[in-house]
Amino acid sequence: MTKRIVIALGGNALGNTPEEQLKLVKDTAKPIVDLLKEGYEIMIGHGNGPQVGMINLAMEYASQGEVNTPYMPFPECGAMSQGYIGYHLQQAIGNELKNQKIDKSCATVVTQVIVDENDKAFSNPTKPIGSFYSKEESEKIAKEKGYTFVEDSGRGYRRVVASPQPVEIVESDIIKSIVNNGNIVITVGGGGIPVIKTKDGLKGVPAVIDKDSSSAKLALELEADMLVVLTAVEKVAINFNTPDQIDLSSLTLDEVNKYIAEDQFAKGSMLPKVESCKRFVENSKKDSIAIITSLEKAAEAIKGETGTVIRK
Ligand SMILES: Nc1ncnc2c1ncn2[C@@H]1O[C@H](COP(=O)(O)OP(=O)(O)O)[C@@H](O)[C@H]1O
Ligand SMILES: NC(=O)OP(=O)(O)O
Repeated sequence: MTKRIVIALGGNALGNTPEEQLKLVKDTAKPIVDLLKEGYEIMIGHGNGPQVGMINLAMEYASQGEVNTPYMPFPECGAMSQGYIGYHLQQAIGNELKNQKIDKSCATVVTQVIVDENDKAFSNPTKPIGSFYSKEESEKIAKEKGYTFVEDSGRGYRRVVASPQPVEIVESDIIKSIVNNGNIVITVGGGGIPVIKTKDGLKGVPAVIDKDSSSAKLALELEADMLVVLTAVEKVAINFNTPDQIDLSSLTLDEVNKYIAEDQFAKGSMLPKVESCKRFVENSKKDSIAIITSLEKAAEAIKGETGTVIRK
C-alpha cells in the first residue's frame, strides 16, 4: 500500500532572503520528488518565522512613513508568508517533476488552522520571529514598539509572539483530495494561519503556530504513516553541544518522556520537534513513526539508515 508522509521543512531549507530561498528550494525539491518517484504520497509543511517577521516589519514601516500604505494585520502577514514560500516551493518542485518526467503536480493550499481563543499561549509569547538583534538593539525596539524579545539558542535576540496549539485544519478535505490523486501538496505553511471560531465565522488572530505541531496535526488528520521533521541536524542528541554529546538513532515514547523531564531538548528549537513527533506517534491509529533528521539525509533516514526514529 502507498505510504503517506508529512514532511516538515525547517528554516535551513528556506533561508532568509528571496534570493537565498529561491536557491535553497531547488535543493529541497530534488529529494522530495525522489520520494514521490519511490511511491510515497507527500504533504509538505514549512516554517515562516523569519519570513512573517520580515513581512510584518516591512508592512508596519510602510504604513507609518510618507508611503502610508494601509495597515496590514498580523494574520494577513502570515497568509502572505504562506503564499511567498509556497510559490517558491511549488515552482521548484514543479520544475523538478518536469525534469524527472513525472506527470504529477504540486500546489500550495493557503491553510487556516483553528486555535482556541482561550489558549494560555496568548498571554505568554514564546515563538521567535524575524531577524536576530543584539541585546541593545532589541531593547531599543522593545521600548519603541512594545514587542517582547528573547535570546534564541545563542544566536541573538528575536521578537516573540504567541504560539497557540493547532486544534483543527480547516482545509483538510481539499488537502486530502490533492494527495489522494498522487500530487504533492504544500500546506500548514508557518503552522497555518491561526483563526478562531466566532458567531460570524472564522477570524484571524495575531500569532504564529509551531509548524512541527501543525505538521503533526496534519499527519494525524490525514492518517500518515510517517512524520519527517527536517532541520539542521542529522540526529537528535542528549547532552547536546557538550563534550558528552550522544547522537540518538532511535527513541521510544518512554525514552522521549525521560529525556524531556531531564531538559535534554532546548525549548523553542528541539523540544517542540520532539513533542510534535511524540504526539503523532502516541495518537496515530497505525504503527506510524516519526523521524527527525536533516534535508540532506532525508532519503537515507526514510530507508532507516540514519536520523532519529521515534516509535511506540
Ligand atoms: N538535544 C538536541 N539535539 C539536537 N539538536 C538540538 C538539541 N537541542 C537543540 N538543538 C538545536 O535545535 C536546532 C533545531 O531547531 P530550529 O533551528 O529552531 O529548527 P528549524 O529547522 O525548524 O528552524 C538544531 O539545529 C540544533 O542546533
Ligand atoms: N511557524 C513556524 O514554526 O516557523 P519557524 O519554523 O520558522 O519557527
